[in-house]
Amino acid sequence: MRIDIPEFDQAAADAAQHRLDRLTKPQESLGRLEELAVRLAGMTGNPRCRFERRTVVVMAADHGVTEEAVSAFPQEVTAQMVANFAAGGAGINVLARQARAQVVVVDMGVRTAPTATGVLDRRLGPGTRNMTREPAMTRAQAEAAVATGRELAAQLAAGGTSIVLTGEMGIGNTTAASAVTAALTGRPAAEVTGRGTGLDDGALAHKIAVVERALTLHRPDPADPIGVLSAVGGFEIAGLAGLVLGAAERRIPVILDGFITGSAALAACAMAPGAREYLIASHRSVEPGHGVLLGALGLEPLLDLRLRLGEGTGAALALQLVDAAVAVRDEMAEFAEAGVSERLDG
Ligand SMILES: Cc1cc2ncn([C@H]3O[C@H](COP(=O)(O)O)[C@@H](O)[C@H]3O)c2cc1C
Ligand SMILES: O=C(O)c1cccnc1
Repeated sequence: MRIDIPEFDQAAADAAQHRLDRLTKPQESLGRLEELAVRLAGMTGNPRCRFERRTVVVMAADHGVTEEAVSAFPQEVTAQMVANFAAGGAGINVLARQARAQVVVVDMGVRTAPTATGVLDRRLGPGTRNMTREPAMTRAQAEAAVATGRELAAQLAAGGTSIVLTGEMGIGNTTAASAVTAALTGRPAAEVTGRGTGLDDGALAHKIAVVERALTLHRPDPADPIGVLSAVGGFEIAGLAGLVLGAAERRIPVILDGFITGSAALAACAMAPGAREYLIASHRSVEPGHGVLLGALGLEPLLDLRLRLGEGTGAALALQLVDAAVAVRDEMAEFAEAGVSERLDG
């Protein structure tokens, strides 16, 4: 698999910084909002980049590891929430509307195929296998999921999407994300496994043991991200890894959501390290593995709202900060045009 990620455009980033420095404010006084405007310029290669068409991709799939009692909710919630997304009633629908983003729901392998209209069918199977007994998926399925995500990025780009937001739905997927994160960062399961939908202390200890068992069985090689995804990943996680790669290949910024989409980005960057330049970390999830993987990726989250929902909700909130960064860059007056005196020692 050949993946060519274009280099960050430093000249465009410098041009954006130069403009920000002429605006009526002390230099860098808008802090990380300015850094965001500068990074977006370097990603897109355009110091005046704009994001008219924004798409939240919510990939959904089921997980065989739910047999091990790792979630506070039953597996059928995945399919039920897909119907809720299609009807417009989920948290991501509300927050995407607020941020003027469209929601694209993709069935990557929900156990029972969704019947709602508008759900894209990219099914790789009726959910993954139980990773504590066998690989979650075949290598061919992992490769197909990544290819599906890359193709979807190409289709979205052709349709005019200029910024991509990642979202997911899949009961049990924090277990898969923990296993992927442990495998790729080398951190112990206990450090990267959390309560997901709300496990109590006893259930959390059991979930950590489940992740440890899967890692002991497969011994996934961190140098082989497709191998990691096939052993302990999920169809939506592998698909999102591909989506990240496909967007980065086209200089399209990607706003990551929480822990699960973060684990997908970690896998994507293990395949193509240059993809990291195109990532925006929206928030830091309550899941302990999220901070670990953001650290490994060298990304600092914009928000810390104690979110632990997923679906792309944190990404949709951060899109409003992207809009703020772009508006400041474009709409603030410069010192000269506003007749404001400049710094004394300048
Ligand atoms: C009603 C409901 C809506 C959700 N939306 C996202 N998730 C989140 O919770 C799941 C992961 O947690 P775990 O690994 O503990 O199952 C994923 O589906 C994630 O998207 C939800 C979970 C529930 C119950
Ligand atoms: O960090 C997340 O995205 C998350 C955490 C818990 C449950 N679902 C998603």
